[in-house]
Amino acid sequence: MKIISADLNEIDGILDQYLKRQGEVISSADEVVEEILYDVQKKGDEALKAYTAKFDGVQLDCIQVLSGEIEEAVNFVEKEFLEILEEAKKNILDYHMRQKQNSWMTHKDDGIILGQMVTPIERVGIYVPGGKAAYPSSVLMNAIPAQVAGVPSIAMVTPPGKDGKIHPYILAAAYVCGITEIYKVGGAQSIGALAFGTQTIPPVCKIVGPGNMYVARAKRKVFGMVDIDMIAGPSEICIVADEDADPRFVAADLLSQGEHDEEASSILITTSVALGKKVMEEISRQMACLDRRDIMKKSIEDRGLIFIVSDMDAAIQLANKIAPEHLEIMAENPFLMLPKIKNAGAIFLGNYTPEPLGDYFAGPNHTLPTQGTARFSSPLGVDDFMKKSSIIYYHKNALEKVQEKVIYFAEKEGLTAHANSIKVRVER
Ligand SMILES: NC(=O)c1ccc[n+]([C@@H]2O[C@H](COP(=O)([O-])OP(=O)(O)OC[C@H]3O[C@@H](n4cnc5c(N)ncnc54)[C@H](O)[C@@H]3O)[C@@H](O)[C@H]2O)c1
Ligand SMILES: N[C@H](CO)Cc1c[nH]c[nH+]1
Ligand SMILES: [Zn+2]
Repeated sequence: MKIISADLNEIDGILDQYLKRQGEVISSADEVVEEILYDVQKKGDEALKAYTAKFDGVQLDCIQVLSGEIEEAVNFVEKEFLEILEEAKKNILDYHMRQKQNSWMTHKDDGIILGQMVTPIERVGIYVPGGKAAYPSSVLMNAIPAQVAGVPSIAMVTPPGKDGKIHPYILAAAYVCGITEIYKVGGAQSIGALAFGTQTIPPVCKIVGPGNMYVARAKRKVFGMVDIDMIAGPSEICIVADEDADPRFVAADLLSQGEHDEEASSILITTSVALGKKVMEEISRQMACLDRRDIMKKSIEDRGLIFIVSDMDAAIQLANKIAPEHLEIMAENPFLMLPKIKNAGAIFLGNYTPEPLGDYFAGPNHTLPTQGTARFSSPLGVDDFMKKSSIIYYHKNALEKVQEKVIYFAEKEGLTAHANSIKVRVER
């Protein structure tokens, strides 16, 4: 982890260098992913089984999860966990219900009705990561907004373990959400299967959900044939903290995202050199007691940064340049800073709102834009599962009133057939 005294005029160079490194890692997966997608499109299930054997170390007979397997998982998991899943589901449902947009129609003038019809996407695929860790929380975060939108057909994919089974906590989360169409396949091969369809897996219209660089690259490549939500890559956290922030809290939260992936990034922006130093000590102390030390160590070493800035305004300006997936504000009055924040996937305010609260329980979605894409994209939400159609109705009298202007407009574009479609209706 490096401490950098940041002059905002010189910071672009440092950030560019830092972001370029992420870009290089991602593009190295391209060739592999292209080959996988090509094979899946050509060979279907046979390719899925071959890649699952290669990458997940298991030879599958049946790709689809059977209902008995879901039952077995639900009986296996602790009753308390099922209850917590239910409570988290309720919070996520409450939050996402507020996002739902309705169809509308309006009588504009005499004989004119305009509107917008909102329709759920017919079939979506949900990717649930399962390589280095199992993510039952990602089942809730992907499935619930789709269900609020009213998507009638949802297929879930996730890589199997070496025993050929899906992690029971993932199946339990699927059970709590009522997801029953589940396939034991992950990585780029699962994205190919959802996009092209195979003998077992019917194709979908849209693929959502986070995953590693192979998943992210594959989603980018099938985009256009199907829609995708976003490229949600390795996790990121950026903490803006003043000199009064508790270094234990700051270190703990930086580590919380560092444990996801070697490629995860953890950044502190502070006005206090003393805090920066204490956070570094705390990171070493806390990491020694945590499980996924190897992953955290690498991500913190390679992508851990502490920026020292002149004041809190400069801190926010820098955070806006980074456009992090998660932004925590540990400062005296975080709400006063909120209007200055322009780019962040999710914003956590105050000392008692740690990022993991949002990962599991608070209600907002944890699938968020990464790698600076919060400059132009939003968290996964109900809108991602809906599309809109415009509605237009003109009575004959209303058409007659505007016919000359529309005919004139069409003729200016040189499109006489367009003009004609109006003329034939108003000519007597
Ligand atoms: N942004 C979010 O909302 C969010 C949420 C949860 C997890 N995440 C991120 O998702 C990612 C999960 O990654 P993961 O690896 O644990 O699980 P994953 O399920 O995304 O990927 C595992 C799969 O990757 C494929 N794979 C592994 N090595 C490969 C190789 N050398 N070549 C080709 N394919 C290969 C295999 O098919 C394997 O099944 C992490 O980066 C984590 O930070 C993000
Ligand atoms: N922090 C991740 C998104 O970057 C989501 C997650 C799931 N489980 C734990 N965390
Ligand atoms: Zn997390």
